[in-house]
Amino acid sequence: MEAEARSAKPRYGMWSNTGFMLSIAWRVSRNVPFAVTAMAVCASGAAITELFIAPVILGRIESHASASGTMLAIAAFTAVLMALNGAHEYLDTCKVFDRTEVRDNLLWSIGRKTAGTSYINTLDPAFRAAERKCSDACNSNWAPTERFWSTWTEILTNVIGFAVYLAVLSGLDPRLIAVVIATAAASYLSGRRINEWGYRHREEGQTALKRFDYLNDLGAKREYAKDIRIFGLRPWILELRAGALRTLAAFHARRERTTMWANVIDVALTFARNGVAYAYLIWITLAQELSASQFLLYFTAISGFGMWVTGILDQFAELNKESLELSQIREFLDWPEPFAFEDGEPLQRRIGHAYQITLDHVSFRYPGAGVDTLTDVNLDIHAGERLAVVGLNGAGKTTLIKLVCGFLDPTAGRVLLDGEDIRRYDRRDYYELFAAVFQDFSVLDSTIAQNVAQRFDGIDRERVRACLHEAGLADAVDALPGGPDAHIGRAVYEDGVELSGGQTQRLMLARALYKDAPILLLDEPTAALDPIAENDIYLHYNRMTAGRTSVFISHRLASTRFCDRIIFLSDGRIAEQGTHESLLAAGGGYARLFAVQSKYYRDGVAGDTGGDADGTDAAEGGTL
Ligand SMILES: Nc1ncnc2c1ncn2[C@@H]1O[C@H](COP(=O)(O)OP(=O)(O)OP(=O)(O)O)[C@@H](O)[C@H]1O
Repeated sequence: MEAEARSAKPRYGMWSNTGFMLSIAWRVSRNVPFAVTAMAVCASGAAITELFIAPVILGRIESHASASGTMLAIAAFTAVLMALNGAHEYLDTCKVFDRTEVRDNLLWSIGRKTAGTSYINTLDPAFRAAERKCSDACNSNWAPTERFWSTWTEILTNVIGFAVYLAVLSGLDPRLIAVVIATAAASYLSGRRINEWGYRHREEGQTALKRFDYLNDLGAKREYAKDIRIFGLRPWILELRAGALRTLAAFHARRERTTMWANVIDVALTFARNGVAYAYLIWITLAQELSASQFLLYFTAISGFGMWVTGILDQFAELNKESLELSQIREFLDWPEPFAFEDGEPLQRRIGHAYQITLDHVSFRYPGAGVDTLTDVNLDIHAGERLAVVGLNGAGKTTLIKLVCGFLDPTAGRVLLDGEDIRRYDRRDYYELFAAVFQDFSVLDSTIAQNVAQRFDGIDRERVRACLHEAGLADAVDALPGGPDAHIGRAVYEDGVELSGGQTQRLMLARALYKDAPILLLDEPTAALDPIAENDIYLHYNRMTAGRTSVFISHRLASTRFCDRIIFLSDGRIAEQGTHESLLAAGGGYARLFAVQSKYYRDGVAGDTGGDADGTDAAEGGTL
């Protein structure tokens, strides 16, 4: 709804957006407005020169002027035309990069907004849709944010041409000029209906195209290759693709039908305009005995005059469309930030300080959801405590972690850092207190060392090595050509290494350790690890978390035993809390889940591998 409201009523108008673009150009590339004006002068100058060539030459022939003078006039006209067209071409090809810089600047602003916005915005479908539209409006040299300058060139060209032609025609009956303007305006209006149709059905056309492109690309996507083959998805995808193509073709056919009628109207109006104009010209030529050169000048000027009028109207309509896109970009850049950033209180990280975090009557509901994910949660995460969070799928564990680290703000209640509401602080300063391993990874295509240190320069290589070692990845990295300087990922580097799921998870753990933050958040950090690697992490867990506050989510209940406290989430509430032993003794939900997990180990595997009879070996237990 919000997205619709945004596109329906632009907040910024055409003139405001022109000012906005000029201000960016002024900062980034001052040549742009000058090139726009110069190109308009060249283009209109060339058209005006062409208007005069034939009548002037004909006039000289009529008046029996000297042949050499006529040749000189032709040479002069040719030189002027060459100079104007040459200058126009030069500006058009050599100054295009200046315009691209302005567009890049916008793209950069959009990227900065997206990467830095309050995390909750990234969950908002309206925000994501707006971001996509903004990126589309900047994605090529033909995108509206770059075409905008060409449109202004066209407008200025047409305005100059209009003024000069009007001056030429001023000696004729003003009613003729009125007829030319009126028919040109009528042509424009019928053309505008087409544009409006296109604009109104833009989403429909884009959706049909997107669906077709998606299905068209599907077969080539590597991540689908296995499923397509094993499940025999080919006929299904081809059928869907054929359906999408039919929808797209039907949309194009409708558009073409609408366009055809506008073209018919345009031809009829042009025919009427030219008929009236030429009849009038022939009449005054006969009545007032106009010379052939004057007749030719008026004749050419009348045909061209209508073009300038439609040119001005068309280009303003074009500018209006581009302005809508620019308004969307500006509205996106203005998108409200629920979190405080630079406007918040700075938060200095205190070296050696163990922070306490409190959830005070915290409830949280995702935007658009019908029920709360967390309800009235009260929790003190004590300074230096190792807290484990367990619960069934969807119990709200990850949501709890996101509230703790300030990705989400409670819909009711408060999150406190050492007793102070975190909403008062610059949220980016607050993030500095955390290192985390989340369930979804973000590995950049760069070197292993850079991924661990999350920087390009100034990497502490000794620390990278120590963290890789702690995360159990040092041996695998040493075996790679280049070691920590080996590239990972194939999107950028053809020789990039592809890490396995477990190795990537260890890399993420090494990254979290490198940050050396006072609070460590681990959301199922061992889900992709083999049992030996997992056990290794557990053995090192005390060392990893020494001097830090940590929150550890795991589905493997036995793995939480080495935490100081376990909270068991159920239906968005803390149902039970205590140590592993006290929770087992209490015989509640945690104990029941633990019994289910350890059953298979007691009945089989654990017995075979020598696990404890009570099923409390660190490596035991399946996942919930
Ligand atoms: N972005 C979102 N928008 C709407 N609902 C969400 C969103 N993210 C999570 N939820 C819902 O919130 C509930 C809790 O999700 P959460 O990821 O916190 O659970 P979890 O305990 O970590 O689950 P799991 O063990 O599967 O990782 C789920 O019902 C989920 O559908």
